[in-house]
Amino acid sequence: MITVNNLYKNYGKFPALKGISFEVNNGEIVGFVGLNGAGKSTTIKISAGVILPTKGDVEIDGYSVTKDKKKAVRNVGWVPELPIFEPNVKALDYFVYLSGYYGISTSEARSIGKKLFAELGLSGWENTKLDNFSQGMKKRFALAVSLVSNPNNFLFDEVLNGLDPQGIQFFKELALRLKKDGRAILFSSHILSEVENLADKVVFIHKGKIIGIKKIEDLRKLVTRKVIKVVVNDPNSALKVCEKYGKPTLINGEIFINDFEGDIPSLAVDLKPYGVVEIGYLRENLENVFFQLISEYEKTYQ
Ligand SMILES: Nc1ncnc2c1ncn2[C@@H]1O[C@H](COP(=O)(O)OP(=O)(O)OP(=O)(O)O)[C@@H](O)[C@H]1O
Repeated sequence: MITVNNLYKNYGKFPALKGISFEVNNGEIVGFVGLNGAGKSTTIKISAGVILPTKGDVEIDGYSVTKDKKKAVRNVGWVPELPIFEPNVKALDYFVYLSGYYGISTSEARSIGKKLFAELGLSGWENTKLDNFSQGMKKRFALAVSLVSNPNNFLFDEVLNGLDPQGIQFFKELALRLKKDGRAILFSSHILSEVENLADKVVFIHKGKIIGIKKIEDLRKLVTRKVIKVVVNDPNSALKVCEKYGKPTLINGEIFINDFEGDIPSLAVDLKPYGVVEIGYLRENLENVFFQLISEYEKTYQ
């Protein structure tokens, strides 16, 4: 379990994190979503014990990353946003070297490494220098490294970036397998459709603050909510007709009917006198929810 507790991080005078808290429970996949510079990587690096917070803490299975770092990070697998490895070392040799940090013997590490390389589609690349790996292959290698100590907790920072569709599929299957095993998984991603598919919970971060934590069931309720968008030449007069079909609101000359009941062809007939331009379902997606949360935050804090 990963517990982020009132975390602050200043880079010089710049406050990158302003007191954030959330949890990743065992058996839970949590999507971490925010714009560029929101503070995702900073949170993940602190949780991996790579940088220190200014204030607050992260606990990994109850161990503090600041006070009990050795025990805390032993149980966490981390894939950095931009993995940096020794470029001139052969991939499997480097894997064995990194495994040494976890007290794994050379022979055991070679055998685990070969198995993980095969699972991650890197078979045949064991003796290639990491410098000659593509970005996606480096991500696959980083994933293999994160799995070496078989940890209970995972921090995946933009792991889908640079992966091809096969790599993305592998990652999804891996994350679901780890979840089934009761591990805690935090993954940041800009690919919101993948977050929607994979996460049990989504934590939204903006300008170093958490602006929303939503369970995927609640997000799904939002995304499947029946909203009809109506564009007509005379929207003010058309509003009355729309009231028969649900709860209409007029926004920028367009009518949005919430809780729509009835059928679109009948609505189209009723609206004919007002000059119909467009009628259709509006599918809310995670992106809309995200931008809604950001606009609420900006209205409150500007
Ligand atoms: N080492 C550093 N020194 C100074 N400022 C930093 C440093 N690392 C990050 N920042 C700043 O802190 C803020 C948060 O950065 P962070 O990398 O955590 O964001 P992010 O949400 O991961 O963004 P992205 O999606 O672009 O990777 C940004 O404004 C960034 O410029």
